[in-house]
Formats: sequence, C-alpha cells, structure tokens
Amino acid sequence: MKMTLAIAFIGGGNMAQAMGRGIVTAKGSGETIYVMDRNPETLEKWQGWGATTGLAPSATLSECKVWILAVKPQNLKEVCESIKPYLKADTLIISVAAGISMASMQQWLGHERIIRTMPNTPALVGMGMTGMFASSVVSGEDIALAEETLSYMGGVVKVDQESLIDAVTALSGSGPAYIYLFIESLIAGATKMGLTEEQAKQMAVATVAGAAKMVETTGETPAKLRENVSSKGGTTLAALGVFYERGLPKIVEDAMVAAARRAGELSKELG
Ligand SMILES: NC(=O)C1=CN([C@@H]2O[C@H](COP(=O)(O)OP(=O)(O)OC[C@H]3O[C@@H](n4cnc5c(N)ncnc54)[C@H](OP(=O)(O)O)[C@@H]3O)[C@@H](O)[C@H]2O)C=CC1
Ligand SMILES: O=C(O)[C@@H]1CCC=N1
Repeated sequence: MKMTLAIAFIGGGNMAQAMGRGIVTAKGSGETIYVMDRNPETLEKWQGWGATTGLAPSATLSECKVWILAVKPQNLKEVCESIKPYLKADTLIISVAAGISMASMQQWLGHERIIRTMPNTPALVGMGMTGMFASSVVSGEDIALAEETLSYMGGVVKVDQESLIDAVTALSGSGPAYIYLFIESLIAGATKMGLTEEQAKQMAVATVAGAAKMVETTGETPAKLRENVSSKGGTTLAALGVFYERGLPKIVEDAMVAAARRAGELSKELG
C-alpha cells in the first residue's frame, strides 16, 4: 500500500536530490516524497526512488505537510506565485534558496509558516550540514518537524538571526566546492610528481576525510593538530610556508566574504 505523502520538493535538481537521497536512505524508500519539477528527465530519477512526481503545481501539493522550496533564487518568486493556490494554513515551508529573505517569501506566498535553511550537498551521503532560521511566528512543533526532516540529511545548526544564513551559505552551503577545489589541487600536484590519478585521488580523499575526523573526534584545536604534523625543519613547514607567504588564510576569508556578499546581492536583486 502506498504511504501518505509528507514532503514536497518544489524543484527537484541538485540540492533537492541530495536532500531526497538522504531521506530515501534513512527511510528505505521515497514513497513519502512528492517532487514538482518542469524537467521530465529530472523526475525520472525521483521515480526510481519511489517518489510521486509532477511537472506543474497541482492539488497533490496540498497533501504534503512540508514543502521544501528548492528552485534557484532567480525562479523563486514565479514558483511561489504558482504554488500559492495549493497552500494550506498548516503547511510548513522550508526554503533552501540562497539570499531570498523570509519577508519576500512571506509576501509572495501570503503565508507565515516559513523556515529559512542553508543545506549542503553532502546531504546525499547523510553527511550534510544545514543551518536554519525560524521567525518568531513559527511554532516549536513546526521547528521540531523541520529539524526532524533535515536530520535525515546530517547535522542541523540553528541560528538566531536571519542575516547569519548568509554566513552559513559562505561556510557550509558553498563550502563543499572549496574542498573539492582543494582536492582537485592536491591531485594535480601529486600527479605532476609522478603518482597516478587513482593513487593521488585515494590519498587526497583519505587525507581530507582523516583530517576532518581528527578535528571532530580528538577534541584538539585544528591549530594544535596542524602543529602536530609540522616537524621542526621538516616537509610540512616547507609547504605551510608557501601557504602563508601566498596568504591562504586571507584568501579563504576573502572568498567567504565574496560568497556572503553575493547572497546579499541576490537578496537585493530578487527579494
Ligand atoms: N547546489 C547546492 O550545493 C546548494 C543549493 N542551494 C539552493 O538550492 C536551490 C536549488 O539549487 P540547485 O539544486 O543547485 O538548482 P537546480 O537548477 O539543480 O534545481 C532546480 C530545479 O528546479 C527546476 N525549476 C525551476 N523553476 C521551475 C518551475 N517554475 N517549475 C518547476 N520546476 C522548476 C529547475 O528546472 P530548470 O533547470 O529547467 O530551470 C531545476 O530542475 C537554490 O535556491 C540554491 O540557492 C542551497 C545550498 C546548496
Ligand atoms: O552557489 C550557490 O548559489 C548555491 C548556494 C550555496 C551553494 N550553492
């Protein structure tokens, strides 16, 4: 027997699929999920996970208590206007859109029960991180429901000011891309030194994952763990010297500021 629909993804692309996959893995099936996306090829993947799908807004949306808004910020206003007729008073909206303010979504939807979140794509493997902000009109029950939904994808951190969602975007939302660039660079450096692509990838991935796990589990600061690797007069200090000389910490800070600034620009341009 088909299970009752519970969650609707509005937009079924990259971020929604990462989140959906987290739910499917945790629940064993996508039968409680409804996905609305205008691309039939995108929907095929969801159908393979057991989800119900639709190409355009329909009454099926009203069957779902939680709606996850997962279209690009540029598409959000038109999408909100198209789904608005199917909203019920108790529908809980979770937005994952970068830069779009709570006030704009409340206005476009004529609805107050909205939670703003910033997830990341490692949700796909249950190792996501989501920052969330709920306004004072959202009940404790709805916040708990949002946290439960998001916990299928990994960790959840609540922030108490909406503006901090831009900082979350600059750290964990966009962050996987920074780490992928670092991994790409490690692989490129190692293959130039003669390791095969496969060997380099295996070592780069294990190094990044191992270092992150050390920070998570040892209770040591990242700075102390870095010092533990850095033998006096050794190889690590030779490498770190280049990173400092070229200003890596400042480069990272500037990059994060650029991401947060872009979120602010999206807000000004789109709502
Ligand atoms: N990707 C990431 O790592 C992260 C993304 N986000 C946020 O997630 C949101 C989605 O991003 P992402 O998944 O990368 O984007 P995608 O483009 O991969 O997915 C959005 C999907 O929604 C569809 N869509 C757009 N408009 C409509 C419409 N009117 N009706 C039906 N379907 C529609 C798109 O179709 P089409 O392609 O035809 O436009 C596309 O399939 C963004 O707001 C982004 O800020 C947040 C955190 C991380
Ligand atoms: O690049 C973007 O705008 C989205 C938001 C965070 C990650 N991807």
